[in-house]
Amino acid sequence: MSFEDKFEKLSVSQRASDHINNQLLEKFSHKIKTDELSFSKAKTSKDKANRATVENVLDPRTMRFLKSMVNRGVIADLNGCLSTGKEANVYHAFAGTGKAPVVDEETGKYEVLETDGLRAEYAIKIYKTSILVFKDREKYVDGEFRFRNARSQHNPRKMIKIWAEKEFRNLKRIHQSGVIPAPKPIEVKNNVLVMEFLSRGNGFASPKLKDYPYKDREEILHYYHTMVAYMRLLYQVCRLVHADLSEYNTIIHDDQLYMIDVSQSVEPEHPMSLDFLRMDIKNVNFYFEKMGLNIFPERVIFQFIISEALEKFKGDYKNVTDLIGYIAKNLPIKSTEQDEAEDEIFRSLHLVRSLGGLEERDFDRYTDGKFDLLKSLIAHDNERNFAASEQFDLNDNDHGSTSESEESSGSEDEDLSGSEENEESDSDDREYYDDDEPKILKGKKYEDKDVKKLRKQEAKDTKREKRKTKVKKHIKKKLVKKTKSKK
Ligand SMILES: Nc1ncnc2c1ncn2[C@@H]1O[C@H](COP(=O)(O)OP(=O)(O)OP(=O)(O)O)[C@@H](O)[C@H]1O
Ligand SMILES: [Mg+2]
Repeated sequence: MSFEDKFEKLSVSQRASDHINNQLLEKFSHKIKTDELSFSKAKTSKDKANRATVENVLDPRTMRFLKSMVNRGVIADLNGCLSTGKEANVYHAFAGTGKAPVVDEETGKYEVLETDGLRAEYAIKIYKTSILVFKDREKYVDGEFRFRNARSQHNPRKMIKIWAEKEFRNLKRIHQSGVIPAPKPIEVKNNVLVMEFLSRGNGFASPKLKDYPYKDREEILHYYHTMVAYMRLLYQVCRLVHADLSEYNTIIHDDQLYMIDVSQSVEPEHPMSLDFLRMDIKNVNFYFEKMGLNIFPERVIFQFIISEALEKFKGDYKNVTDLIGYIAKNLPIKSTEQDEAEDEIFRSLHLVRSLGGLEERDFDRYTDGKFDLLKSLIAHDNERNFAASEQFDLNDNDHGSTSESEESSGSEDEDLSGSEENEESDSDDREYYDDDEPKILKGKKYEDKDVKKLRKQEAKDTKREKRKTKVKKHIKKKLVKKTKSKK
């Protein structure tokens, strides 16, 4: 297959003077509906025209960001499309010179330095600005401390910016950790992310694990073990869960497994991180089982990842070879029906990192599954990871939350932050928020009036603070009901 065939969308940059903006704008400008402007009776139609996209990616704004990168000498050009996906397109580009390119006065075109074969190559990921595709993205940003100021962001264009920045930061963290190979992030500007291009030569991208031609079974096994080790390193060292790990989002480059596509990756503190981790494990296992391997039980891998200390491990916790050696020697193969049954239970559990970390509006999105705890699995694991975020078992701790009569008290849409009226009615809801409060001793009714008043006020203030992060009772009840109905 020729280079042109491979990069079918746009021509290859041997014709160095074909500058990206000219190329792309010429090619697609007829598709950008600027003519709507002339009908503009209101601001909205003008906005619409400005936001018209080409292939949902190259809208005029995106073109401006690309142009600015060319002007600053970050990139020299945009050669062709490597991948058109649901959420982003990935293009190939050569690195710029670090300086503004010179414009040829005669032709008016940019002069791009001749490729000497050694110029750095970049992959440019451009996130699509179409709204629908990004609709469910919030849940990966919500609950992330790092994006706490952006969590109520509903503007899809801003959301995409956050998304690209999230990938950039995650990539940077992984790359800098030095424990898992990942493309070096170069720059991010709005929805455009520039990173190192993983090349197998002549502008071809190194293969995804899915397309990699394995030499033998040994090699498949090696990459399975590597993948399991990476999940642990990612969690323990980089403090991330990939959340979309698969044979599609890993690349074999220079005989090493690289991790890519980390925009959705979250920190372990994210309320859904353990669910995402379990999903990753399942996908990895599914692929390698399909490739003919005997796999490890999902719950065993899970425990291997989240346990800070590993029994019988002698080696460097940050060394992938040491971990692979341990995995090969110590993790048991899934073999019995009992193993499968236990994995099924494991899959059905809802892994709650911290209910307190979830807010009311998140619950509707997060509660399709059962709520339960993996107490037996994670009980004494990983003090560092779990100490800060308490674990609730709803069935045990949600005192007095099952009677129907109580459910009718309080509207479903009630705002948690509350008005004065809400605050006034707090005492009615006392039992909902009293779960963790020490019980007031009866003898206290004899205490000094002023002391009592003060104590009550303090308790009230404390509760008010607590309510800001606490889950409302009717939500908890919903969860309990769901759990029951699924049993
Ligand atoms: N740094 C890179 N070097 C080489 N190829 C890359 C690089 N980054 C991405 N690619 C290629 O582009 C493809 C898509 O990249 P990525 O997985 O990051 O995007 P995506 O958002 O998952 O797109 P999709 O919507 O298709 O899932 C990858 O499968 C890989 O083939
Ligand atoms: Mg991908």
